[in-house]
Amino acid sequence: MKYQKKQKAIILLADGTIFYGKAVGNKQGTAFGEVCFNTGMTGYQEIFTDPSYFGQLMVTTNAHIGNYGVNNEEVESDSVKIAGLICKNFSYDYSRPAADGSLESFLDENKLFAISDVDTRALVSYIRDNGAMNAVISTDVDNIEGLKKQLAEVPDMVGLELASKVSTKEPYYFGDENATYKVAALDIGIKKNILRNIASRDAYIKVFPYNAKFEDLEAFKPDGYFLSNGPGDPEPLVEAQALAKEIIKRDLPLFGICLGHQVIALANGVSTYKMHHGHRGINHPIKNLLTGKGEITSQNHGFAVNREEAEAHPDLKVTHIHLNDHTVAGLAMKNKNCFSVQYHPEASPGPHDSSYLFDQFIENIKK
Ligand SMILES: NC(=O)CC[C@H](N)C(=O)O
Repeated sequence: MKYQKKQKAIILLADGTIFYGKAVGNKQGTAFGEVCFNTGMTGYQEIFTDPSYFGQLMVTTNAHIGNYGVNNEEVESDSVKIAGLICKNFSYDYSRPAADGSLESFLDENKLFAISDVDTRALVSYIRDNGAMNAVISTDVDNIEGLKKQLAEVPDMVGLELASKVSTKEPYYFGDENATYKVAALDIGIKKNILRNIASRDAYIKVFPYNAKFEDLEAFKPDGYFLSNGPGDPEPLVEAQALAKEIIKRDLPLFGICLGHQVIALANGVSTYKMHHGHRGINHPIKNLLTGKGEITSQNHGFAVNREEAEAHPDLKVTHIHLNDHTVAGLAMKNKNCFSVQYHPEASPGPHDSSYLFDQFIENIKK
């Protein structure tokens, strides 16, 4: 019987704290990564396939995961990108007319190790108090000392360059080649729904690898440039920062999302820092300082842009702030055609309050 699978598993945090669970599907396994949590009540498939989560062990705070199965269309990249899954109740059964299969088989195909029956409320509270840190999930429960040694070898997220691990190797095209506008997008971990949102606004996109040069993008003769979301620390992304500088120098239309937003800040000499435990969920409130309106947003980031430096910068304007902790949620350059947001206007999962930002990008291209 499915429900009697009882292979014991542990979560060992870098500070030595241990939580207990059971291996999903009764499988043996071990997975390392930075432990973080997402509070979304839906959208697990989009979250698991979002390249921004590469290298992270995902704790889902919803009490049930898997209950509506998976759908082949609801992916944000071609594979599962999280390093491992930690949940409360894992549903082996699913119910939804649009489902193509079970989450269990989807995770199996992607060779993802997952554990369930974890006291995720206690674990999330622990991370909220003590910060995001590296961890290991494993069925090797009698080998704590060995796991501790291996865990100590896992690199810290600070300073870690991960975009190259998820970026496309070769350029590719997206959308209708007869569209009115052409956009060059840098893939430092791009989500599919960003491409869909840009393409649906009458744009044909060429997507470039993380280390592409300005000349490579310019050769496509784009009307606008886009810097994507993605995993890891933005600071080591020197090629992307150099590219952003070239685009900004020429005052070409530029839009950045999440990691792309952080790269634009760094290209302007504004620093980024690691947050205590980040923002990951689909109900994060932000305020648009240009309109005074609030937006409920989808977020997934562990780094942020230094607000004091951004506010003191002569060429930058903070356009959006996060209402929970007043961190920078959006930036624009005062005399350049360049803006960026720390959150995810493409949603998937999440609310569509901020999709106007894609319209704004197209308006900026038209100018
Ligand atoms: N979604 C993203 O692009 C995340 C950006 C970056 N890796 C961070 O954690 O802050």
